[in-house]
Amino acid sequence: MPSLFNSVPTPPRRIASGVAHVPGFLSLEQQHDVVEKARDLSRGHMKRPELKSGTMSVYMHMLGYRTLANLNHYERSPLDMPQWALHVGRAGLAAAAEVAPELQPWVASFKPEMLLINYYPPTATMGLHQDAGEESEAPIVSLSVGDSALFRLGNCENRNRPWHDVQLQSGDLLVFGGENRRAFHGVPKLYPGTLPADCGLREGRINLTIRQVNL
Ligand SMILES: O=C(O)CCC(=O)C(=O)O
Ligand SMILES: [Fe+2]
Repeated sequence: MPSLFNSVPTPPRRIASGVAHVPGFLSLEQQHDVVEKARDLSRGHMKRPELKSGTMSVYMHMLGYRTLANLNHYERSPLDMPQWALHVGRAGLAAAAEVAPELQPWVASFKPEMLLINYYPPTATMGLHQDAGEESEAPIVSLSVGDSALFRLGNCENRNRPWHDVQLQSGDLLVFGGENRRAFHGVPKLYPGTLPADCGLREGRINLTIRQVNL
C-alpha cells in the first residue's frame, strides 16, 4: 500500500521495558532477500503445528532447534541454523538496545541457535502465548516481511489487559527481552493486501524469530 505516509520514516521506539520496535530495519532489497532465503530453507518443510486446541493457522519451520508435539520443548534439529540468521539476530539485538537500554547487557553475549520461520496466510492468526521453551533468558529477535500485522504484547502473568498493540509492517524488527521476555504475546490479525510490491511475497506474512535456546 505505497502512499505518501508510508514514506515517512517512523523512528525506533521502546514499547515497554526490554521491548523495542525498529520500523524499516530491513530495506526492501533485504526483505526480498530474506523471503528468498526463507523460501529455499522451508520448501517442503512448512507445517501447521497440531496443538491440543486444534491445528494452528500459521505454517512453521525450525532450524537449529525444533519442537515436536509440545511447542515449548526443544530438541536439536538435524538442520543447522544458517549463518546469516546469526548475523541478522545480533545486528537486530544491537539496534533494539539503542532504544531499550535494558537489552544492552545481552548484546555481547547473544548466541542465536535457532531460526523459526512462520508463514501467515492472509487470514492466519497466532493466539496469545509465552515463548517458554528456551532455557535462556536472552531476548527474542523477530523480523516481519509481507502484510502488516497487529502484534499484541501483554504481561508475564496472564493474557489479560492492558496490552501494547503494535502494527508490524514489512521490514520491521521487534525485540522483547528483559522483564518482558516471558510476556504473553500474539498476532490477532493481519492487514491483507498491505505488503509492498517488491518484498518477494504475493500475499501473507513471513515472521522470523531468532532465538538463543541454551544458557
Ligand atoms: O509473528 C509474530 O510476530 C510473532 C511470532 C511468535 O510469537 C512466535 O513464533 O512465537
Ligand atoms: Fe512467540
